[in-house]
Amino acid sequence: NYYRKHNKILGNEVPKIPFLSAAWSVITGPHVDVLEVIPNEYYQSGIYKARLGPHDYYTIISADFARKLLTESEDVVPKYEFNSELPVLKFYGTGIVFSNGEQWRTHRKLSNPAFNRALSPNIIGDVVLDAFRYLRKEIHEPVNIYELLQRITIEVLGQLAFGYSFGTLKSKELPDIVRKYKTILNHVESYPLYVFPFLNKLPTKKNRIFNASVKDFDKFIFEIIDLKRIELAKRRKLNEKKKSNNEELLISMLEASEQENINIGTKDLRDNMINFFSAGNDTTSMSVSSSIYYLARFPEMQKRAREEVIRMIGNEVKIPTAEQLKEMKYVNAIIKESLRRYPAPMTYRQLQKPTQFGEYVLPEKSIIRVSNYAVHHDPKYWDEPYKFDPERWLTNEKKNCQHSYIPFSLGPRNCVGQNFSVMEQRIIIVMFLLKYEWSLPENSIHKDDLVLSSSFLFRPKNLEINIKERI
Ligand code: HEM
Repeated sequence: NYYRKHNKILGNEVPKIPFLSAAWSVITGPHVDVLEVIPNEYYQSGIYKARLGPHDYYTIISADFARKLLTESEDVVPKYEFNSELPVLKFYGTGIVFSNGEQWRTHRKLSNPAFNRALSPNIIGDVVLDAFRYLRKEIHEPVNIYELLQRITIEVLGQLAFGYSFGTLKSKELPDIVRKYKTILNHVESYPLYVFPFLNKLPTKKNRIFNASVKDFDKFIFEIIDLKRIELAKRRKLNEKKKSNNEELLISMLEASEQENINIGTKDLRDNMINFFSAGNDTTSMSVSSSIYYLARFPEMQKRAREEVIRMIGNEVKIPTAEQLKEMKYVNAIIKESLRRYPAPMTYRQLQKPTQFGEYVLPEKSIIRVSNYAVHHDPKYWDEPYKFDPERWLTNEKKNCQHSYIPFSLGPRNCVGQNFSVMEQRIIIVMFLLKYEWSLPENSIHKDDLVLSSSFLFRPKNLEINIKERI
């Protein structure tokens, strides 16, 4: 009782994961293990507590609790503010993803118009056509599909964010700036740096390479921002109107700042461009990889999806229209199911007041993680939750799927890029279905299910696919 009072625990005590299990999950790969192994025993309570590194974390795994938390005002449950020494904050800065309060509201206000316009599928479709040309050289052996999709999503984001072509689909050798970007992300995801923040200050080789790469990436982004400011000023001089639906995010943000009379600094623009770039790249690559994987593993699904596409747009490779994409019910069900199986794993918040979740009252300042993955596999809402089953999106199930489906989160801090990402996924899959047939290699490690590499985001482990052209 003394402990409970002292720690301001009200209501029942949240079930705690034994220290050794939590420690083991951290050592063997934080998210994959915690998510896949532990939650099943904890669905009764809907929430569990574990010590991961220096802090206790409450992890929400029930759809009802997740909904309650995420739809609260952003000031009551702001993002958890990580230690500013962490590489993730050094790279992301105080852009839309990690900021709170007024600063976040300004970022969101300037980003919304850029993301809410009706996007034209052509930018994405043209990049997919480039990928087909690139693949022609590589297709004689199994293709690492996640690596290919990263090339595609980087290229799409470069064009969408600031009208820049990185050239990732020109040759196997990655451009220098993309290699630096990957070095940065690897470092950002290094788990020991979160558990022992002092490691970030040591003059190690890895820290030095990280700092130098961030510096180079910043230089690259700052130059683009300067160019775009000049481009917009020229446009103003010539009294040119907005450039249709293909306006770049950077220009849209600059325009929105003029309209809203908000002076957005170059550092804020840099942070947001990096935030869009990082938030939209690996997430979308993972989701499409998962769709392509399941279509390889279940040829009857691939056949049915292809038949739907050919019925809607004919049997030749072309860029689908936005209207056609919306009508493709089976393809869309595959994408929804992929996002259910492999969403962005976690979102982090910190309570600004004691908050009740069912029989538990969590004290102010509690750090909370919402496990989107666990919510998406709650047996209360999902029949055979670990089965990849697009059919569940086509039949009227008694259970309310939508209620426990949060791949893009919910509430004020939901994903600003969700419409864009879904369109990108649809275009890539539809064009792949027209152009190729694919299958899993005989000896694939993914024969029984997708094997993930241990990381902060879900990623497939060396996912190779046999691809052959059909057109
Ligand atoms: C399959 C693809 C994607 C998934 C699963 C996904 C998922 C999410 C989730 C769960 C959040 C909430 C994070 C949190 O609360 O901590 C989020 C936020 C965000 N996402 Fe996405 N995302 C995807 C694609 C994209 C794309 C393509 C972009 C931009 C180009 C993007 C930009 C953002 C931004 C800027 C935020 C922060 C919003 C805010 O805090 O106001 N995302 N995303």
